[in-house]
Amino acid sequence: MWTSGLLVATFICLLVVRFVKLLWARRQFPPGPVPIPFIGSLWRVGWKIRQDTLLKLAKSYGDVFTLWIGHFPVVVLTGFKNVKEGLMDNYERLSGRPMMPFFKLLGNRNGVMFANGKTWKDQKHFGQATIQTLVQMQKDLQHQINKEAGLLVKTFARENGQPLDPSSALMRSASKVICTAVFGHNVPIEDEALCKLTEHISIVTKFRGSVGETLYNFFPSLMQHIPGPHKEVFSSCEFIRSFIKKQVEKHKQNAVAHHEPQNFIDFYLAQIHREKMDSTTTFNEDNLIQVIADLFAAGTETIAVTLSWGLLFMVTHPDIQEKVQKELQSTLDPSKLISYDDRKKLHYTNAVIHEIQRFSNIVLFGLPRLCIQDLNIFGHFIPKDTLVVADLCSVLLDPKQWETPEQFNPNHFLDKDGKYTAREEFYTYGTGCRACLGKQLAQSELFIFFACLMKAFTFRWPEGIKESNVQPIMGPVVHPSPFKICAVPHQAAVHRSPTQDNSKST
Ligand code: HEM
Repeated sequence: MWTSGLLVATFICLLVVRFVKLLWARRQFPPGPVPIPFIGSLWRVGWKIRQDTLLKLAKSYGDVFTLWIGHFPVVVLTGFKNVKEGLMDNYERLSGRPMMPFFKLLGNRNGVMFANGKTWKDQKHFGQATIQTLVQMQKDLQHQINKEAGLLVKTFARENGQPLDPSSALMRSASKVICTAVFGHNVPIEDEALCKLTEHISIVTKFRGSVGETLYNFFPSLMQHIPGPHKEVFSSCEFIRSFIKKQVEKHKQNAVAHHEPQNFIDFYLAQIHREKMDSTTTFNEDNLIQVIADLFAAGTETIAVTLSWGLLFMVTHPDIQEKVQKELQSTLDPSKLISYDDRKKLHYTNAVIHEIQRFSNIVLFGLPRLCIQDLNIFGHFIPKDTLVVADLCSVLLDPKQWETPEQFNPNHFLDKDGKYTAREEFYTYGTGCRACLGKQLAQSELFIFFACLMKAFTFRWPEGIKESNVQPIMGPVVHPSPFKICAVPHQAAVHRSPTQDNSKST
């Protein structure tokens, strides 16, 4: 009895000491909810994250505030001005990624997304330049996107205007585009292998942001020994890496001396060769495999989910859908494939695609950053190794920047003459040196896929459904909850799908 009383008293004393320590530590950070030992700010945030969770907290604590995960502080930046000042003025200092155990498992400190220091810098610089080259110079890539769009049109057309769930067909098309960029268009990937690959990518991305991930980050050694969904993630990571490794081996075997690089692996193998005498090089096969895994992880679901939201918004805004279709009909030459350059003539369609991205807000809080040096920001001292989160959602919905932030309104991207106008606040791809590596590829994919679908179909709700309450499903990529729509074919366009077109556009 006496011993248990002593234990309880000791526990309470420890809690009090911990609480006082937390109170002391939080003085230097921007304000925020009082952290409680072990649970941090969870009592205020709750388990369920919503799109406006951080925005609501900003109303109570100011645009820059601190949340605590256990006893780790996380500084949150909200609103265009603060995110811009934070990430752009401190470009270098906020260039780190926190090496949480789950990120270590995903990236093994290699590649781009979950790497730091020289490895990240080299791989990011090379990856970005190579993707840009492939998009700009490899006309084939645009041709392949068109070909995938044509296959997608055929898949939807087979349903003959009956209700369909577009999500898996969109995932498949998006992953085929990454396959083409990375492996080349002449490497046939069997449908079954591709389906497995996209399944495993989904398993990994869905685990991110889950309670399982938090538990894994707090107790990585323990979690290695207990069953649960994290075990499935381990085997999915293995599958993805070994799938890519096999493709790299094939490229090495087929490498013909002096042939011009045609795809990402070719470019990368050539870089390994160029730097083989440099003892500090980070170009090696481990990094190659991880960069490719990052491209698949970051470049498949983001595209498919944006297009899903796009179709939904067209169904809910038939007037906007009609305007897009009219513009496509009156501007495009039906004998030519759609190219990314056509966006310069298709002002309204381009504005609609940007508005789909702004309004769907699929990457709510971006990926967390780590201060790699002490930082003085907004009158606060933030020590090295502090986590910083930029709430991209608060930028894309910032009432100080957008005329009607809570409405789907393509005019946000049109000037008074109806011409497309770029907006600085369009932070859907993040900003600063950790901003999206695949922006250019993403923009061309979204443009070509969306324009091809709009040219071929009118999307509407199935018979009897007037209005559907499609709720967002939170996660690292925000999905719409499963839905069905009808793709009603415009006969001529479907029969002349881009796969049958021989005239390559530039
Ligand atoms: C609609 C499509 C996409 C959206 C909205 C998007 C958005 C983002 C965002 C918000 C970040 C984090 C930026 C930060 O930390 O501040 C990011 C990072 C990244 N994205 Fe994308 N992305 C898209 C498509 C793609 C595609 C197609 C690829 C590859 C081909 C790609 C590759 C990457 C990579 C590798 C990173 C990590 C960059 C780094 O850590 O330095 N993304 N993306």
